[in-house]
Amino acid sequence: MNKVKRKPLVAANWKMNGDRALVEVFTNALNQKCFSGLDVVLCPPFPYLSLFNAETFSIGGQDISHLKNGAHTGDVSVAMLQEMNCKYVIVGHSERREHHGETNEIVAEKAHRAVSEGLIPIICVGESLEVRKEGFVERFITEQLQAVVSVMSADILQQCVIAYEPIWAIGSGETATPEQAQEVHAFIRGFLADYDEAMASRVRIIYGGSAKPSNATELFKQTDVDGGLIGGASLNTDDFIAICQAAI
Ligand SMILES: O=C[C@H](O)COP(=O)(O)O
Repeated sequence: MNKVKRKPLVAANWKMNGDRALVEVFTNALNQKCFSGLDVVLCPPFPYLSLFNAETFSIGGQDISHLKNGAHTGDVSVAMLQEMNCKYVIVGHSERREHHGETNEIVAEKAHRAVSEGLIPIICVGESLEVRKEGFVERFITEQLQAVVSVMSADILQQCVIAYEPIWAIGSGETATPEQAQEVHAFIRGFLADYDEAMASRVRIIYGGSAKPSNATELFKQTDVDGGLIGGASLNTDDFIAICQAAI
């Protein structure tokens, strides 16, 4: 099947890594590149957002509150990220779901708040090894996506990005094979198509989980893989730039 033209996107998720020096190294390295036909996004920890002088790429947050503002110690709002010139925000990363008890409903609310207030949410879904071994991948991801589609119209949803991140591949060195990734990406697009076909053909679905320069080309070649959400390999400029180039 021919690949439908969607603008690929590669996002760096630094997680709780990096420092001021790394911000400078990345700003200089990325601003020297021309990523024509590709969206490149850097999601550093919140304190570093204002330090980027991004010319050839965008910046994004790693999370937001599902609430607008108020007495919520430690939380960050959509408006605050916008003031820091963010264009994107990651929501529902499996580390947030696991370590901060974020439910499918909360993740859906975060995505809805982000997109309705003008940020592009990168909505993460993906199964554990246990769920995969039991043969429940599709059922698990359906529940995660169902919560999202139930709070958004197709028009709103098509502005979002979905990231498929099998938990067993995150930071483990064990990447999903291109076929495994394609199978789940196609399932996600099919699920969205049942809701609205035009929207499903436009939504970008990116892959995350031990993506690196050596496997990015094959992963990004897959019909329904529109780029990547990169963790470990996004902390090294050469690796990250090589991954970006593999998506063009
Ligand atoms: O958000 C990024 C993903 O969790 C992937 O992380 P990783 O590339 O270190 O496996």
